[in-house]
Amino acid sequence: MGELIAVEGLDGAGKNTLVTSLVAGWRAHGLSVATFAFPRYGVAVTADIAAEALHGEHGDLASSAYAMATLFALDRRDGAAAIRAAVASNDVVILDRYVASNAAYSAARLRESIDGQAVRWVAELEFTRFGLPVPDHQVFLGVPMSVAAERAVRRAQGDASRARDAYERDDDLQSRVDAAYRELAAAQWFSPWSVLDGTEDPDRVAAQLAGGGPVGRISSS
Ligand SMILES: Nc1ncnc2c1ncn2[C@@H]1O[C@H](COP(=O)(O)OP(=O)(O)O)[C@@H](O)[C@H]1O
Ligand SMILES: Cc1cn([C@H]2C[C@H](O)[C@@H](COP(=O)(O)OP(=O)(O)O)O2)c(=O)[nH]c1=O
Repeated sequence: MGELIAVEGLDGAGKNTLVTSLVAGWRAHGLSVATFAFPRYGVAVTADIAAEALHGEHGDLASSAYAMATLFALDRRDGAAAIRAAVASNDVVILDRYVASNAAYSAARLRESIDGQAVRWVAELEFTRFGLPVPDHQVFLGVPMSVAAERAVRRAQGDASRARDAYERDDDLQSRVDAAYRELAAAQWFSPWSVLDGTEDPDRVAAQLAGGGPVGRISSS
């Protein structure tokens, strides 16, 4: 059985860059690694509909935090068997966003703390009702909001398909999402969390995981 690790953070925090660096490092050590990135655009229709809603389509769909979270959750439910199979046949399975994204964004949208109804509902829906595997370890890649926003703007300028969505354009929401993630990490929500400094050079960010905890043991094996 492999280790299931979820990487979380704001839009533009550098999650994709960190995952790429971690995977290269682990593979160089001879480990077998599988990755999944949520939302699974082009794979799950619910992910595509959620993205379209965040870009202004589908009437008032995006106005409901619970409706949006349900779409993202159904994408994961659809991918659960593939994640379980990957965990059974690899040393590490790393996820770029997972259930905690729904917890952080839903709590932030509804201005609730992580002890509120939305976070409880996400856990009940995804871990209990949908039976999604609980990660062995979760990583929060922290950056000041201004850094995440600047990276998201730069990425949108360089790639028309990455135009910022309604969540990315909302600085107040991003700041509440950051606070929610920090609360989830402090509470060790469902598994041990590591908090990384995403302002460092990408390879140094990956190296921050070495030297302790389950992820560190993988990194250094
Ligand atoms: N540690 C870093 N230092 C500087 N720039 C970074 C770092 N990590 C990512 N970036 C850049 O920031 C942008 C967003 O990174 P990305 O990994 O796509 O973020 P996310 O997956 O969290 O949205 C990209 O242009 C990437 O090259
Ligand atoms: C996966 C997931 C994403 N989100 C949010 C975070 C992002 O603001 C938005 C889109 O996901 P994101 O990973 O930013 O996709 P991209 O930048 O490639 O379009 O959806 C949730 O609210 N819940 C979830 O479960």
